Amino acid sequence: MSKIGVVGAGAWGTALAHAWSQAENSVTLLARTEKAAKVIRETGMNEAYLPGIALSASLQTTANPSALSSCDHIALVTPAQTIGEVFEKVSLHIPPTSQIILCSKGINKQSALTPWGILGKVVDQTRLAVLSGPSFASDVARELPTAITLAMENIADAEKLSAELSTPTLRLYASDDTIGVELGGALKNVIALAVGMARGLNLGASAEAALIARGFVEMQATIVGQGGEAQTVSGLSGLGDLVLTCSSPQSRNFAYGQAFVTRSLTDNQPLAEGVHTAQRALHSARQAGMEAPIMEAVVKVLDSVWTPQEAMQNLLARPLKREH
Ligand SMILES: NC(=O)C1=CN([C@@H]2O[C@H](COP(=O)(O)OP(=O)(O)OC[C@H]3O[C@@H](n4cnc5c(N)ncnc54)[C@H](OP(=O)(O)O)[C@@H]3O)[C@@H](O)[C@H]2O)C=CC1
Ligand SMILES: O=C(CO)COP(=O)(O)O
Repeated sequence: MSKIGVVGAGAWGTALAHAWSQAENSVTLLARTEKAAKVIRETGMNEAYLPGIALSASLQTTANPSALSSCDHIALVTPAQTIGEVFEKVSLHIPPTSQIILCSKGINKQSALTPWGILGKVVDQTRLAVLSGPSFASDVARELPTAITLAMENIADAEKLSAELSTPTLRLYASDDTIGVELGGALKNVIALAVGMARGLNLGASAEAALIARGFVEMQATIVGQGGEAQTVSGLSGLGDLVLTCSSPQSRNFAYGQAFVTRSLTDNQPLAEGVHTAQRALHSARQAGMEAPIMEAVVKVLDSVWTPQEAMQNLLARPLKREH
């Protein structure tokens, strides 16, 4: 039995906390406010983020970060743009020997750093792990079969932690490609925005498949250029998550792309990490020597430089070239 602290009581944090708690670990879920923690404690549900799912009876929910002080592992599960400030708030309570599991998928707008880049400046990197792969929170919370990747610098550490955090339905594969795993999760969101826009424009399933395949090429060149491994991009955290996120309006990034085109974005639009990451993703692609026309189209549409229609026309008008 492990003692696990989960920071962030949104959809993904709650789903992971529930799954780990059901697997007989001692789990503390840290909400941002006591009001949110109290609702979860009193109803046994997180209706705001995981409606209709009865949470594990042994899950402890609080807003007091001192509850983290006895945990062996701390999962940080808030949006990528918040990781620095969130860690600062809780760091005093994190035991110096605990492992820190980064679960966010994005790149910081200001610093251009991933969560690993941010935490790696203040924590010994051998304590850090990245958890990423195809996993909708509601699937994990309903204990449907899921397989994702856990990466650490040292593969033996990754194998040990993967075994500890796997459950009968949540299967963790170990990796030592921390860059590849983390960037896969960040970049697939940008491609999912493009595919969602194609859906909004009713371009058809063939166009969506083309965007997924060419988006994969952009992801692979970018990730390899940044020091990740091509094999990782073909795995769960790259191709696996790309396929999941690009094939279902259940994905918030896909849904955002679609709603952008149909002008149905709302004030309460759920988190779409790709919107905040697109510019930095494009920059990383360019650094890696990749033209990345799909990422460029997403950035230009989000910045209102092109309409979604113009973006798709411009993609089609690009000079013909060899596939590889
Ligand atoms: N949902 C999913 O299926 C998956 C999500 N992820 C990744 O996990 C990360 C979190 O996503 P998810 O849980 O879905 O997001 P949600 O929008 O569902 O929840 C975000 C949570 O973070 C909290 N939060 C937001 N800003 C801050 C802040 N500045 N300080 C403290 N807490 C804050 C929110 O608190 P409050 O309610 O008070 O605003 C909320 O509890 C993202 O990077 C996402 O890509 C990864 C895999 C699957
Ligand atoms: O990362 C996810 C699934 O693996 C969740 O995707 P969205 O954030 O687009 O909903």
